[in-house]
Amino acid sequence: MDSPHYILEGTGISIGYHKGKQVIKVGESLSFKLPKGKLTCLLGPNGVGKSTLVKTIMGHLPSLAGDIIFSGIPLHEQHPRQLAQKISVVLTDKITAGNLTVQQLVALGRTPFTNWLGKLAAEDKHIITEALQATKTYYLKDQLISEISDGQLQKVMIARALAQDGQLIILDEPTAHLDLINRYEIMHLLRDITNKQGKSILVVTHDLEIAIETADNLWIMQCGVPLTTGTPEDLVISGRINLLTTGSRLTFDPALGKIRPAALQTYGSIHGPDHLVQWLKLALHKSAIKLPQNLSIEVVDAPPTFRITGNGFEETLHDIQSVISWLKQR
Ligand SMILES: Nc1ncnc2c1ncn2[C@@H]1O[C@H](COP(=O)(O)OP(=O)(O)OP(=O)(O)O)[C@@H](O)[C@H]1O
Repeated sequence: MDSPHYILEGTGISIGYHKGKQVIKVGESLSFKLPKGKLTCLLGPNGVGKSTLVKTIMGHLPSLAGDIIFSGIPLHEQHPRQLAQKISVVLTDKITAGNLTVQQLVALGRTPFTNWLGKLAAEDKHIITEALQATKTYYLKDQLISEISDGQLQKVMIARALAQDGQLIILDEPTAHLDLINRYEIMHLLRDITNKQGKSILVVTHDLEIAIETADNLWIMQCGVPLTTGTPEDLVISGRINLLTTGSRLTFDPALGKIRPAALQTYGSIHGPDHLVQWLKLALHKSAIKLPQNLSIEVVDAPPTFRITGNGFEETLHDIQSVISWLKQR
């Protein structure tokens, strides 16, 4: 039966590949529910199986065990053409359609709906224009794909997915080759699409900080254990977000909303406004300076002032560079 809350559900799913008679299992006992009309980000270390899970969810790979239910019906019972109408996919593979214009590429999103001649009806043309407008790529419509930037291409690929008008849009690392500003833009665009058009979106990404800022839900995938899921805020508050930094020298700082070196926690004798203290700790850590136990630093703001005190001495400095130099010379 179709769930009112979830577009996709899986219980006890095993994923992997068949290579001749050999079965290569990548993950097992995976259970998940993808909420309708929400933006969900799938995160996890390299090679853990995110793309494999996504290919399985798209119906491109059969699951090794367990049924994935899409819109109330097991995936394997749905015809590929039916699935192509309901699930839009944006992959990062370089496309070989450089001689198409932006508008022609977006029009390919309508392929599952057009007749065998591929003729676009007025309704199709309207949907294509809307998709170009929603992704702010309408001004590029007559430009060749080979003549636009990677960031623009990614937006055009999202426009194509929108033109396909599926209920679910899946993107595998859509921001992988983009600069910071474009990575933010793409994720905020996806946020907008869920808000304004009610689409359900699943994005594979390594951008934890942007995912926390934009997603409704996170799925955290780790080797050999079930998926950890929840809102970014609950995962941060409960500390479960640190599952992503297990085994590394990093930790997630909930106050800053950022990944930081775990070693910063050893600078317990620095006090003052959080933002200044954090930057000072980071600078000390990078210069490999450990604070002697008899020394403490009091930081005050406006203007930044660093008061270093120890056994009977006091030094007042006004920038982090001076603090570093002073500590190095001691
Ligand atoms: N076609 C394939 N046949 C056999 N094994 C594969 C195939 N594709 C991927 N794998 C293996 O499956 C495992 C998971 O790969 P996958 O690409 O799903 O990881 P990922 O989490 O998406 O990684 P990344 O973050 O690096 O993109 C890896 O060990 C990989 O070598």
